[in-house]
Amino acid sequence: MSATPSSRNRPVAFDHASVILAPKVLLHDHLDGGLRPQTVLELARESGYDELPADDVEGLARWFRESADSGSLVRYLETFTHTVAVMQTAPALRRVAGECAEDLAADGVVYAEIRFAPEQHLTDGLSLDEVVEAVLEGFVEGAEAAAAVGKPIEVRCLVTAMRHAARSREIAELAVRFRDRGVVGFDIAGAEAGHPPSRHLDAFEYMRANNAPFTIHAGEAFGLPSIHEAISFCGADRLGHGVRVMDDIELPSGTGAADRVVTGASLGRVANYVRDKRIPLEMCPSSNVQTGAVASIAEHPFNVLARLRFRVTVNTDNRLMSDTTMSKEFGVLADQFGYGWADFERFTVNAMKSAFIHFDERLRLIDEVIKPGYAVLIG
Ligand SMILES: O=c1[nH]cnc2c1ncn2[C@H]1C[C@H](O)[C@@H](CO)O1
Ligand SMILES: [Zn+2]
Repeated sequence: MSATPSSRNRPVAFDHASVILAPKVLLHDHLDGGLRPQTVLELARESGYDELPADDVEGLARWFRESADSGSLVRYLETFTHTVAVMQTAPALRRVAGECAEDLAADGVVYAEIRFAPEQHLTDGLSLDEVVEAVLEGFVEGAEAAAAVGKPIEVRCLVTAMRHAARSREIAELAVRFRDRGVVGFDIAGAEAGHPPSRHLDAFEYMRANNAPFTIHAGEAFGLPSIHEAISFCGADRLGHGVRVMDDIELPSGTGAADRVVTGASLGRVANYVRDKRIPLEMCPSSNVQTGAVASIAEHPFNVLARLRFRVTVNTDNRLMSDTTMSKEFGVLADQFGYGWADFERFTVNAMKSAFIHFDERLRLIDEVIKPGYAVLIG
């Protein structure tokens, strides 16, 4: 499909061959969910971990993809046992982080915030600080390697606390301790049902007291109350997924998930608050289908929320488990909802505006990288 001349307001046709060239901003991607299958195998061999479910690249890649396809967040999360198991030493963490930066840059990602839970990487004796230091070193090395082949990327880190555990305050302190060295925020993740974010209030209070931003996985496996708590009690700056904000939106009968114009929607208080406050939604289409948060891409609320002008962003969540990339996620959305480059520029600017780096740095990337990049595609 070739691009047709168009004003900036009319989407110019997306084409799969050019998507790699589109500048992308990734806010929601887990370090331990994005390893190369080959690296999992090699690190397992080096460390003597013998519980991998397959011993060749294709078999292992398929196992992750199929096991994560369970329709249950809890079962989806079980697959991380294997990736976390091989990320217990500083060299392993550095390697995984470096490859992450290189893989994202090769896919056209120009800015990424990569998250992981340091508390899960202590079994071989590393301290929390050593874990974070190794990952940050890896990001620097990977970004340098990417720049050397003409694919510059800026990578920052979010540190995650696991919501079923009791270390969130300590992890928030870790985030603040490393904030001028590459960590730009804090997150909580893990099984949602039975683990409300309000159990971690002291961590969020600590972040707020230190003027440090955070995001919360909310409204993925569990419904609206989780989103309400995350924004109203905890003060989340962004929502991880947030798809269930749809539970607070009534659409006129006959409105379809793929409609280009959505009129007559009635928003409840939570949905209005999220939209009024421009709270960014870190949406991860493929992951949401795998965990059962939505039934299919066709029924994903991304499009309705985008048409209603929520601040939607496109993300990968776990590239290994979903066998995905940012380019693939763009492709899936374009095929399903008919988006053009102007739409993807908007989602990318949404993401860049929502990043946890400082305002002047965000603006620079928007003006010097994102807009010129899309101008080439839009013509
Ligand atoms: O989509 C997710 N929802 C909740 N937790 C998640 C998701 N993807 C990954 N995690 C968990 C598993 C990882 O071990 C942890 C830190 O990256 O975060
Ligand atoms: Zn996630």
